[in-house]
Amino acid sequence: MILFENVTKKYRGTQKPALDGIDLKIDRGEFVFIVGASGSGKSSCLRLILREDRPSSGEIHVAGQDLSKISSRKVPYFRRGLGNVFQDFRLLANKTVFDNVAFTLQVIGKSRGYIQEAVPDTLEMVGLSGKAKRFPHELSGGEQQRVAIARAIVNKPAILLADEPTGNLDPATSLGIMQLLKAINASGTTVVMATHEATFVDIMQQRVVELSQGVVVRDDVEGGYGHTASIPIAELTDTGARVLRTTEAVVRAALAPEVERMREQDAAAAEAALIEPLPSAAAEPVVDDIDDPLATRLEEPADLSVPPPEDEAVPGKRIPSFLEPDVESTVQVAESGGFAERLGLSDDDQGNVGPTR
Ligand SMILES: Nc1ncnc2c1ncn2[C@@H]1O[C@H](COP(=O)(O)OP(=O)(O)OP(=O)(O)O)[C@@H](O)[C@H]1O
Repeated sequence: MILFENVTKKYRGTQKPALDGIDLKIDRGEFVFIVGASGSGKSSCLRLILREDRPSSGEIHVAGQDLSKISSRKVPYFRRGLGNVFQDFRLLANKTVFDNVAFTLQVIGKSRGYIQEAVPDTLEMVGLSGKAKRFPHELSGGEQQRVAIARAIVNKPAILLADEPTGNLDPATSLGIMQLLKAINASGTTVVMATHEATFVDIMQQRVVELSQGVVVRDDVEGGYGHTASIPIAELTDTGARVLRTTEAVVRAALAPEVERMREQDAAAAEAALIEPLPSAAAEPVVDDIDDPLATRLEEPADLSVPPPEDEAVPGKRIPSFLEPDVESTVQVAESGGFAERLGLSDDDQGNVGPTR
């Protein structure tokens, strides 16, 4: 689905390459974290996938296409197969939630009927059904990011790229966004996320690719954040450490209930039925303060270790069927630069806003 072959990116006027001989293969249906210190090359990597930039050398293939062979004119069409989420949301300030999401579909010429069905379904999926008529400044940061995610997935992208999507959000809100990304991935969408959020990366137990000075220094199938973890545990007070452990337990139960279940089964086997089992952490209601319909959907997650077969829905999921990845777009419209093109669309007269809170 994404293939980097000996990719080097050297920016004009710089001594050291931002990316130096990167080999990377990401398969369809994977959830991959790209981690690393500031300046290690994470964003450069995502920009190359999105064809916002070209490598200095090496080859990049995305969704079956050799990016060096896509002409600039065709780039917006290529980007329609990719959803893109940013740290600063980039919503259109003068459009409602509904219109922000519909915008993606309008630009590529989807019918009114399709838009009227697809937008509410997508808003429901991201937990914003009741907020379709609001404007971005009337939403919390987490809600704004949900709108941005809805906009990124309404066009059924095969790949969702997220560059620090939780960078402007508090931990509880970030947790809801991570649950959402996990659910989107469970529907078959390949998710590639650049992040500094050590706690979430450790807990999610997905593939982790770590960059250091433009080189891949680690590629773990079920990794954690590694030595770049940002929480200075040694410096915490006893109370701080207790709070961190409690928070981690809650986050673990929410994001990786299957891991919790395995832990419980192991503990139960060890106890050999001599001791009453403790109540399951995964069975407890978690993060009550997040208005997130996905929290219940994720109680019985799909087996995320097995990518879904091509063109086949994951059984049991409650994600609208139109979200099934489908790179092909038969819609042909005139392209122009600007905001929409940055989103993989086209438009040239729209302003955008970052976080409004
Ligand atoms: N347009 C540019 N021109 C020159 N140098 C650049 C440009 N963009 C990035 N760089 C340099 O390339 C290197 C990698 O940058 P990149 O933004 O990819 O890192 P990052 O891991 O995403 O960092 P952060 O976590 O701080 O966002 C850095 O040294 C950066 O200064």
